[in-house]
Amino acid sequence: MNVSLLTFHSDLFVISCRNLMPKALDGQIVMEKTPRYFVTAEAPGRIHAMSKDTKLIVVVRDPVTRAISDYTQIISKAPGIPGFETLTFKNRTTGRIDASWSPIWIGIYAQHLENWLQYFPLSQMHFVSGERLISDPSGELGKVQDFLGLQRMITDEHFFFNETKGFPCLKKPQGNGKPHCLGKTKGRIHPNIDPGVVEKLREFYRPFNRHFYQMTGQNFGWE
Ligand SMILES: Nc1ncnc2c1ncn2[C@@H]1O[C@H](COP(=O)(O)OS(=O)(=O)O)[C@@H](OP(=O)(O)O)[C@H]1O
Repeated sequence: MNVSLLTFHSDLFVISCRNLMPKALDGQIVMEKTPRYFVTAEAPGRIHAMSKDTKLIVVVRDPVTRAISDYTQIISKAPGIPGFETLTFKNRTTGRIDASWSPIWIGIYAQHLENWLQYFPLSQMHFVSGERLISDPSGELGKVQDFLGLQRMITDEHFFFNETKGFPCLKKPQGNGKPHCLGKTKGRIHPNIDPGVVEKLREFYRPFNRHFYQMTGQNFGWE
């Protein structure tokens, strides 16, 4: 693709994104959620071109569990694809991991973060632990509210734990109305994966995770 075409597409992206965003009144914050942005090479530059003051929130979880969760979603849409254990390796005999397979590549967070740091300072980024979002949702959301400069309104009393689903649910304000729990497609049962393969993946991710902890100054405890 030539450079002018790329620039033209970028400009179009910025214009159409701006037009899609609702107008905000003073004191309001507009949010947009697209999980894929974190791993899309063009996203940081384009978002920066749209607004260099954008605050970025990234939810990250153990990349091994993330890869298995991703695979669970893929087979739910494409049953019959090879097993997780097969797709994980370029060569299973030598144990060479296929780092280009999307469920694995996405979990190399340090690499994706490098792209964002070319455009945004770390102070404009906030990382939410996916694990703590389940075990301590109000604590995790407390930090999100601080990061966004909001008064802490969401607290412990807004959540209850749904044992069947294994996730917290959000109570409606003023205690009326049905609580909001995660939908049917969340919390799918993951297939059992060969523990040897899980261990190989843990080894694969360890250096990337450590680098990610250093870059963010946060230890997510995935080792
Ligand atoms: N609020 C909250 N807290 C903790 N974990 C959550 C939350 N929302 C979604 N999830 C989990 O994220 C996994 C990805 O879900 P989805 O693929 O449906 O989400 S998305 O399409 O990427 O937005 C999927 O993981 P698994 O359940 O392990 O498959 C979701 O359950």
